[in-house]
Amino acid sequence: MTTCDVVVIGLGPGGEATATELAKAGLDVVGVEERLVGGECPYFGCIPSKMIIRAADALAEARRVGDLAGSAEVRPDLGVVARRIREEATDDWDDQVAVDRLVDAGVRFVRGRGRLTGPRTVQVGEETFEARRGVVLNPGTSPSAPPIDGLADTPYWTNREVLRAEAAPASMAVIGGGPIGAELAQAFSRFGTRVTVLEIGPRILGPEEPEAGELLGKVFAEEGLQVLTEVEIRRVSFVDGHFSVELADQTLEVEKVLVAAGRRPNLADLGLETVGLDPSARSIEVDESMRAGDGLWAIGDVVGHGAWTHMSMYQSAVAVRDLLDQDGGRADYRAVPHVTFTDPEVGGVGMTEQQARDAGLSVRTGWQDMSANSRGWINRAQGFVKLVEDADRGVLVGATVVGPTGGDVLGMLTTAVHAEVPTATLRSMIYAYPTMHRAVEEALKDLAADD
Ligand SMILES: Cc1cc2nc3c(=O)[nH]c(=O)nc-3n(C[C@H](O)[C@H](O)[C@H](O)COP(=O)(O)OP(=O)(O)OC[C@H]3O[C@@H](n4cnc5c(N)ncnc54)[C@H](O)[C@@H]3O)c2cc1C
Ligand SMILES: NC(=O)c1ccc[n+]([C@@H]2O[C@H](COP(=O)([O-])OP(=O)(O)OC[C@H]3O[C@@H](n4cnc5c(N)ncnc54)[C@H](O)[C@@H]3O)[C@@H](O)[C@H]2O)c1
Repeated sequence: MTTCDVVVIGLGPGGEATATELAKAGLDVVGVEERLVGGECPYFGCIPSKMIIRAADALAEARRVGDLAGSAEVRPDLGVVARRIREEATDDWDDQVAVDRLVDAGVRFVRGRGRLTGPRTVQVGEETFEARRGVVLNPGTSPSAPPIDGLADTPYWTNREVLRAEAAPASMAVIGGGPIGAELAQAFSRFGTRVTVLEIGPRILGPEEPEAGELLGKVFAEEGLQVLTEVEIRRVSFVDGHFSVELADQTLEVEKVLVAAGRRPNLADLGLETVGLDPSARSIEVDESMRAGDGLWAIGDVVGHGAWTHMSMYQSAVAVRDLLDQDGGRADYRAVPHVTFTDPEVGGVGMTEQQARDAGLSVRTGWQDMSANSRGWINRAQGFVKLVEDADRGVLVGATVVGPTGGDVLGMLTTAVHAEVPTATLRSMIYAYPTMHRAVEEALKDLAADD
């Protein structure tokens, strides 16, 4: 038995930050990771996907030259960005740099699968660690495939394979129109892949404001992607190097199938039952200090407050403060921002209109079309700003920005929701001309039109 102050199981973005910060604060920390230090985001998620999107946006921008500035010839080659991902971003999916950074910060690093064997004890292979203060869980999620007949027997792609692709396939069916499916569908289409998005729900990006998914579906169609909603996929098979995807009314023949239909929390083999928790649950319940029990904290995707890197990092900071007995606030989820990096970007914060109504608030909404904003018109932008106000308190409780820089325009609205800035104050501000964020000023005027 080896003793220490804290064991961190799973070194995704939040776990890596937790181990580093606690070690820097002088605690004896053991960090356990079975795959790659840094988790999904740097190797199979945010970073490589956004690099492909950046490259795909460059192609789309070059194709706009004909409309705006003359002519340009574009010959897409995914190999260029694939090389950049391999060499510059992931070091060929090798985490030695991240391990060194962790060790330099004072963390004892252990490669292997960590498993709770009781309160404050963790087993990794033959070694058992006893943590005086406790254990932090950050195991994250893995891609999961829906139970579609035949699918499991095919060599389908998930995010882990598609982000290592060296060339764009000629055709691809994308199962799932959530953030992963939508972002990669558009990016690969811009690289020349004939893409069909198969979404079981009524529209893509279902949890966003309905207008966002509807507009994105229209933009995808204009760009030549096929988006099929409310689909029933009956069977998937793979014969002679090609996939057949059987729907109720047609069969698609494609070179690749990308499954982006949701994630499975990595909770099954974590020994949760040894500390009184349910290993078959979808998430680990935590309090506002990220405590899941006595001497046990959980952070990241598995706590079910949104699967985003910034949430994992935010929750890490909350847990670290608690572990170090520092003041500084508890987790507050009123103003959680998120951005889907399609073109146009879809940024949202706080509640949607429906969520605000369901919460019993007295709701007013404000709207502005991006095409009616000067910068939006100049750029031929599609998109909108939608504001959701708690009219009784005169503050925003939610906002959505769809537009070329939707994720960045969202910043000021995140501040407004988080700090509960009165909408009257927001209306009294000066908004630089001509910027996309001036659409916020117009949406605020629309909000007040009911006064
Ligand atoms: C394609 C894609 C694109 C994305 N894009 C974005 C984006 O643009 N912005 C954004 O905010 N988020 C994005 N995300 C989500 C983001 O990657 C995750 O929210 C983020 O990685 C945080 O996850 P996490 O901290 O819970 O753990 P993870 O990153 O999932 O890491 C958990 C780690 O724990 C390890 N582990 C699990 N069990 C054990 C065990 N028992 N013992 C030892 N180690 C274990 C795993 O090997 C893994 O390395 C994207 C995700 C995907 C898949
Ligand atoms: N830009 C970002 O911040 C970003 C990007 C990618 C992923 N992520 C995170 O990763 C998480 C996982 O992403 P995801 O897109 O895999 O999952 P998701 O759960 O968000 O979306 C899955 C989609 O697949 C659909 N679906 C499920 N079963 C289906 C079936 N049988 N046939 C057709 N469609 C089906 C769902 O209706 C849903 O629209 C996201 O929720 C998000 O938090 C974030």
